[in-house]
Amino acid sequence: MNQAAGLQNLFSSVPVQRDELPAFHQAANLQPLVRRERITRTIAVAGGKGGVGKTTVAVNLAMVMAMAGRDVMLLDADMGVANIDVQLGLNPSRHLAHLLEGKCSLHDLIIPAQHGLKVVPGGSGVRRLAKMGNSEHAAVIRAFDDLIQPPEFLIVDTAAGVADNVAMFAAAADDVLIVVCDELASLTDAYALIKILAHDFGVRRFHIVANMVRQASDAKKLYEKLARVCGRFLDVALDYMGMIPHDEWLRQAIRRQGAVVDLWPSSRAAAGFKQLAGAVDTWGEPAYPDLGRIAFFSGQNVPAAGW
Ligand SMILES: Nc1ncnc2c1ncn2[C@@H]1O[C@H](COP(=O)(O)OP(=O)(O)OP(=O)(O)O)[C@@H](O)[C@H]1O
Repeated sequence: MNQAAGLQNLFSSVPVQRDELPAFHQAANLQPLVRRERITRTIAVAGGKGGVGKTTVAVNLAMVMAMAGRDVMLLDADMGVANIDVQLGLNPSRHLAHLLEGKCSLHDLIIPAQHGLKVVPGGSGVRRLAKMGNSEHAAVIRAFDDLIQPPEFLIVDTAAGVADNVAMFAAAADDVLIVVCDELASLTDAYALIKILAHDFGVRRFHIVANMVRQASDAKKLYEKLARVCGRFLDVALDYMGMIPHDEWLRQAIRRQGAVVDLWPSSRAAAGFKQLAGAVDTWGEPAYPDLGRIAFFSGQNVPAAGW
C-alpha cells in the first residue's frame, strides 16, 4: 500500500457536510431528541510543564490529519512566544495581536501550510500578547464564531504552565490532550493543570499521551502514575492515547522547518503520530462540560430545527 493510501485508510469516516446533516442523522437512525450538532471538533494540546512536546504533538497531529484528507486548522495559542509558523517555514505578516487591535479579522490571519493545513499564527516577541488578560483570551476564542468556513478540526497549541490563558483555551475546547514525559515535574504539572481544569472549569475528561519515551511499557507506566493520583484526589476520567517515542528525526524536522510526519513518514515518531490520529478518530461525542462556558465555535451550538 502506498503512503497516501495508508494515511487515507487511517480515517475511514467521510466528513459530513453541514447541509448533509439531517440526512446523515436519519440514515444513522438518530432520535429527534438530538438537539445540538457541532461541526468543528476542537482539541487543545496542553501539558503544564514547558518543553514536554506540546507544540511538537500539536503540529504533527494536525499535519498527519491534514495528510489524511481532513480539514484541519492549527491555532498557535502559545501567546508571545508562538513559533509554529517558524517550525513550518511559514512567513505570516499578521498575528493575533492584529486581530485584537481590530486591524484584521481571524480569516485574514489564516495561512496555508503543507497538505492543506491552515495555521493561525500566534505572534512572538509581542508584549501585548504576552500580557493578554482574560477578556482578550475570550475575544480570540469568540473570533472563531465568525469563521465562514469552520474547519472539521481545530487543534490548539497552548502555552506552558497553569495560567489563566492555558486554562481558558483548554476549557474552551471539546477535548483536552495532555502531553507528559518521563520527568517528575511533567507529572506534577500535568496534575496541577488537570486539577484546575476540573475544579474551576468543570472539565472531566482528559486524553493523555506520553512523549519522548523509549518504549510502550514506559509510556503505560507514566500514564498509570498520573491516573493513580488523579483517581485518588480528583473526579476526572483519564484516557490513555499511546506514546510518541523519543526520536532524533523530530529535531531534524525542526531544523528543516517541517513536520516529521511529512518529511520522514516512516520514522518511529511519525508512526506514533499516525496512531495518535487514528485514536482521535475513534473518540465519541464530546462531553460538553458546561454549556455556559466560553467555547470555540459556540455559534455552532444551535438547535437543529425540525429534528
Ligand atoms: N518525541 C520526541 N523526540 C525527540 N525530541 C522531541 C520529541 N518531542 C519533542 N522533542 C523536542 O523537545 C523540544 C521541546 O519540544 P516542544 O517545543 O514541542 O515542547 P513544548 O512543550 O511545546 O515547549 P514550550 O512549553 O516551551 O512551548 C524540541 O526541541 C522538540 O524537537
